[in-house]
Amino acid sequence: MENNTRKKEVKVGQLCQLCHCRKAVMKRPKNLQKLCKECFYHVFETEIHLTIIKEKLFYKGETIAIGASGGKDSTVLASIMKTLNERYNYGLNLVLLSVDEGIVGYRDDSLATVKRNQQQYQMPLEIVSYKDLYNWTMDEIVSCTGVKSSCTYCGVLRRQALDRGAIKLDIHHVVTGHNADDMAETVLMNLLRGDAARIESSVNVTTNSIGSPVKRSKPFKYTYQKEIVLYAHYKKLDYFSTECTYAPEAFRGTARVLLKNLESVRPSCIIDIIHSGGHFKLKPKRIRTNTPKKNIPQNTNNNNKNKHNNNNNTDKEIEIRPDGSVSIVKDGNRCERCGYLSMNKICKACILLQGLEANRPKMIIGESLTSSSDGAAKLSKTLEGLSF
Ligand SMILES: Nc1ncnc2c1ncn2[C@@H]1O[C@H](COP(=O)(O)OP(=O)(O)OP(=O)(O)O)[C@@H](O)[C@H]1O
Repeated sequence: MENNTRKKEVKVGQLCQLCHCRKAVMKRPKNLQKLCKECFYHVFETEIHLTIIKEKLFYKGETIAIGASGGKDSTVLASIMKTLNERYNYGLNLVLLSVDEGIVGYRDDSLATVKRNQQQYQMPLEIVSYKDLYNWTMDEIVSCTGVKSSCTYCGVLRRQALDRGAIKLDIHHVVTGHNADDMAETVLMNLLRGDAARIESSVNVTTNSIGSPVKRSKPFKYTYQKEIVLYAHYKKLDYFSTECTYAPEAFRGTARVLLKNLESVRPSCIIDIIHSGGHFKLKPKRIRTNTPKKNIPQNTNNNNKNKHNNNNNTDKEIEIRPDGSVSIVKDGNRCERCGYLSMNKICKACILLQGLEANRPKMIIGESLTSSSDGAAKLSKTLEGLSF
């Protein structure tokens, strides 16, 4: 009996440093605090709630689309949004929104996870596909362009696809599972590339493409990747863990490794990098423009959300880009090709698609050379000689 009691005793050093009564089962990645499961859930969920409140992300009655890829980040996001919405009575209507990029053996499997999540969280689900929107799947695009530029295409097309999906549902706010690590990586990438103009905006918790009625928020701005994985693991959430078939953007991969090394020496560096990014200010730049002097905006700070009414024409606005350049934006501008909202004559997605269309005939020749259509890898080998 005495022996049994002794076995169950927990040394003080092994106790949770928050509740001081339960056994610690983990060292919290963010600050190395020893915690029990219950206290970890509590701090993890509360920090996200505080971000939502401090940043005033939502209003009561708002409908929010959760960008759901089936991966760990967006699965935890869906679970947390449901938990916090109920616990703190946010009054939100939550909808899952998925983009099917058309990547055989990857996205089809992860979408199966999202469909299960739909049942588990009892949320409506909308799926929009590249094939329907653009008449291209990502597999076809990679066949045409090669793997190297796949992230560039996918990023532009997915961004617009999420917007279009939201608009289809009459939703004006999308939340994504981008986390603190993603943000710190982006700051590092921009810093290492000398892209100073993008540093500040890369840590914005809410962003808005110019001309788009849909805003995007990142409730996980301060949430560490490792903690998301731990939360998903302890809560036994149903998520899809395979990496995209097309390797992540090479330079982001380098920034990721660098960040992981820094994190192992100093865990707070992820938050510190985000903090530094948010306080990074460029020197005001002199604006070179042909616009008559009286229309040049006086405020030259680098906030890309800044818009100024042009005195001469009320349906036009001057927008100052983060790099200090100025463009005239017409209200409700639409892409001449697809009709989607765009600040340019042709939207970014259409510029990419036009290039692809020009290459389609070559691709069809390539397809006839291969006996199988199972994904891009095979086809891209056949087409290696065809540059675009
Ligand atoms: N196909 C998709 N459909 C809907 N939302 C997506 C899709 N892909 C990415 N997102 C959104 O963008 C966020 C960041 O995507 P990213 O490609 O960086 O994947 P990730 O960091 O592996 O996230 P996850 O673990 O959620 O897949 C995701 O958390 C999700 O909210």
